[in-house]
Amino acid sequence: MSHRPIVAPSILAGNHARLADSLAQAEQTDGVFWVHIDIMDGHFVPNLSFGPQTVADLRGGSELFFDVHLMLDNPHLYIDAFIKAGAQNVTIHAEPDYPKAETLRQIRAQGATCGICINPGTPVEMLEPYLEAVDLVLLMTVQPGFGGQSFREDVLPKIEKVAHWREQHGYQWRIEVDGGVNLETGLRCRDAGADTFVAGTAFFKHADRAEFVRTLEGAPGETR
Ligand SMILES: O=C(CO)[C@H](O)[C@H](O)COP(=O)(O)O
Ligand SMILES: [Co+2]
Repeated sequence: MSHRPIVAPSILAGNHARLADSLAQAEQTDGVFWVHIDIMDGHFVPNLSFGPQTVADLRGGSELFFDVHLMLDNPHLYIDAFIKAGAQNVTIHAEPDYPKAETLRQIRAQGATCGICINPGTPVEMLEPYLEAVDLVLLMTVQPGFGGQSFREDVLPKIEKVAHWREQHGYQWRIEVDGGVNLETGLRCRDAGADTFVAGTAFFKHADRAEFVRTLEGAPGETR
């Protein structure tokens, strides 16, 4: 299964007092169809970010696909709120203890797609119970909680491993990478099998954002 590569700018790297402007900058960039929205609870990760009302308010002014990354100890308590707010994909982490299979079912039952995510230090095997039940596998390429960190090289073999599983079993999910993704690290992830590139700092700081997206997404039909 190969998906068309997609860049999902991470609004975490935008201006939090002018989020709508940052969203518009992403949306007005040629080739951008997704936005990645990081939700943090101060427990699973040592930082706080946005809530459902932020997502709902952004939703009102945007046609982008809302890819919502829940970094929460209890994501199952907030699925309803984020989907009602306009999340179209909801990704949950495999590490905390909560009913994950049931939560993934709940996301799909409410009409969104669902993803499962692991941190750089979590074994890929933690993903296995969920591979039949997801639309996206997210491999964190930094320890989650903050934007602007350095890409973790040690995640590259994990991307290759999950890409191999996808090929072997004919799974349909996207392989998304998140954290420290710039043109250099993003292309290495793409070579390893990733097709969905979350980019916060590198995207918003790039002088030519459309060029950034074109480079990571490649020309239509191009295979590197
Ligand atoms: O999930 C995240 C952090 O937990 C962000 O999506 C990620 O950090 C993107 O930011 P950057 O591209 O600046 O690394
Ligand atoms: Co994220």
